Amino acid sequence: MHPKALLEATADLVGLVLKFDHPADQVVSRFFRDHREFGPRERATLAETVYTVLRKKLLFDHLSPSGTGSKERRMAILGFHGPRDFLKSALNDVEKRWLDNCDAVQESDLLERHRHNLPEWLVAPLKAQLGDEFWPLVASLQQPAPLDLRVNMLHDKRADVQKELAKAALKAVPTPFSPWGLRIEGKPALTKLDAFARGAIEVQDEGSQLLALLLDAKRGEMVVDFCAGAGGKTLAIGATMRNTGRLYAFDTSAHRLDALKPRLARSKLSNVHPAAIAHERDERIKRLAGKIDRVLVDAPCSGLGTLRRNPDLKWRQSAKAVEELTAKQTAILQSAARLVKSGGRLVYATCSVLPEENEAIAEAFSAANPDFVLQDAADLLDGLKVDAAQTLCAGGESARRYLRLWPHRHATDGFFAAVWNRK
Ligand SMILES: C[S@@+](CC[C@H](N)C(=O)[O-])C[C@H]1O[C@@H](n2cnc3c(N)ncnc32)[C@H](O)[C@@H]1O
Repeated sequence: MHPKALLEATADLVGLVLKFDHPADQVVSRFFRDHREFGPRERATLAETVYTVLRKKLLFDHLSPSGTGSKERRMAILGFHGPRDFLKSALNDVEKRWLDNCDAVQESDLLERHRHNLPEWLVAPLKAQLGDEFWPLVASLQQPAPLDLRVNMLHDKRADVQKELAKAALKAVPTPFSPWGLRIEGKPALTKLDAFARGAIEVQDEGSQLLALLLDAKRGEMVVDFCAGAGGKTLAIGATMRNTGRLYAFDTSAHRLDALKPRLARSKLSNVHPAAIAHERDERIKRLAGKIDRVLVDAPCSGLGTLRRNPDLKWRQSAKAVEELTAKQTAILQSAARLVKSGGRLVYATCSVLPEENEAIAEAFSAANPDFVLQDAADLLDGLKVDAAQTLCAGGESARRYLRLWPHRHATDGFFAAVWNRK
């Protein structure tokens, strides 16, 4: 495709995404569905440019007013993913000079907000938690996330799948913490692989795998994945149960549970029972009260731990929206806890990095429910033979209390988990 046409299309897509009406990944997928003319390389340019614009929006907002042409074109030029020569062949002389001036701007000349590219309401809680590590986090959020796979240990071994992928010219290395994970270089198409078709692999961030591992569901147990969504964790839990017992996958979104069905079919799990619930106090939940061995609450959250994958979230979320979510998280955790039988386990998890969605919810729950005893997540992970478990955890007197994953420390998304046993 001619560079000029590609840049114009990229500017159109940037304009659509920056309306923030819908999640960026949905806008990009829809654009590709509506424009079948783009090949894989052009699609990569379009998508990566959009994501760079979202990652560096404050910097580009600062640089773009000195340029010419529409705002979305200027943003697309600044974030353009591809060789400079190719880009320049799409620009007029004024634009070329402007781009050279922008390229010459030194990092040290920029205000802090143009370097971190985060909304102020998010900067304060991150700095309070991380201190000097705030800037390494910022650097990690400017990079795309690695592609992690979870091997379905029900029928396959990680080392065998690793060899199988190598035969398909895919370099995969075992993830450092999850016993089920493989990390892949690049973003290859996986759906054509036999390993994918027969359910031996699923795309899942290593951190997400660790949440399912923490539940430690066993053969023959009754287990509930309370906010199962499209079932990423459900599938991992079903495999740890060796396809025995009963695993309920609840969610208020029937649409999301529908996305679980083909994945379930590939996985060959028959112990999973998806069910849409009206709300967290649904009749179905009442009937199961006190009967369940293990309950995972992977709560709806701000998703701010996934900014490497979803950089639009920092512009689509707000302090007010987070506050509303915390009320929901508290209510869901309290209702889900009723399911846990005496001696059973409860895990509360989010993919947020904000203490108000994490430690604050867990501590309020502990205070209100003395029959639930907090466990040190690091001890549980040690018991599950996870390497360097202590480095994955924080909080409590021992600093081992909660699972607390960060992109810059662990190369995973930002995740939190608290674990209780019911007396
Ligand atoms: C973080 S997502 C779950 C992701 C999923 N566990 C996975 O691993 O792919 C949170 C889910 O909670 C669901 N949800 C929201 N409110 C709920 C409620 N009151 N009860 C149960 N699920 C709820 C949402 O529909 C969403 O699918």
